[in-house]
Amino acid sequence: MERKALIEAVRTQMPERRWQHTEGVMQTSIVLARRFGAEPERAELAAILHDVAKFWPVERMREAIVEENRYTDVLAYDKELWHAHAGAYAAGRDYDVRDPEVLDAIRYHTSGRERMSLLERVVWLADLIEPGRNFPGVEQIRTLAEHDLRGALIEGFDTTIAYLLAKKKRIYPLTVLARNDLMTEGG
Ligand SMILES: Nc1ncnc2c1ncn2[C@@H]1O[C@H](COP(=O)(O)OP(=O)(O)O)[C@@H](O)[C@H]1O
Repeated sequence: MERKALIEAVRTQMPERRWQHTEGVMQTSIVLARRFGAEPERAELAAILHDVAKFWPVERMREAIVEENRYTDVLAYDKELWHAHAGAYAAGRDYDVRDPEVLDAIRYHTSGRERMSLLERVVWLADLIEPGRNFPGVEQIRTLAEHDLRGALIEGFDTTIAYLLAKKKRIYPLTVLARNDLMTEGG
């Protein structure tokens, strides 16, 4: 699908406020991709589609995850995590995205995972620090993201995990694995 048509198609899937978030993720993904050597076009494509399933009814998300039958473990965890998998499924099926790295950047944009690709890192971080985000600690992550991708990701995962702990939420283990993997990566 051509870029402009894709943007219009995705925009109609969500309220204006969430679309503004998506625009922020698009913008930040391009900046981070250029800064750290990823391909800006692929980062932007993943960003456009990352929340495409965010407003699907829960049952539709569940059906997509069951039909895909690859990551059904996520169904035992918070529903907030489901839209990322359902979104990757929709991107492939409804929006003709064939690039597996773009699909994985959509799929892991909420949880992260071990051995994240550069594109996955860029989109995960962009989702966290786009200009519309405002949570304690975001400025520190933005500052790190100016020069240190890995450091910004570790700080970002720490903040996410601390938030989940403070809220007494269950933690999808892939996020912990993502964080630990980044810590060992630097030696
Ligand atoms: N490992 C996890 N286990 C449970 N919830 C998580 C995990 N990682 C992230 N979340 C939660 O999922 C929610 C949605 O994540 P977010 O990436 O902000 O979504 P969006 O794609 O809408 O920007 C957040 O409240 C976040 O804290």
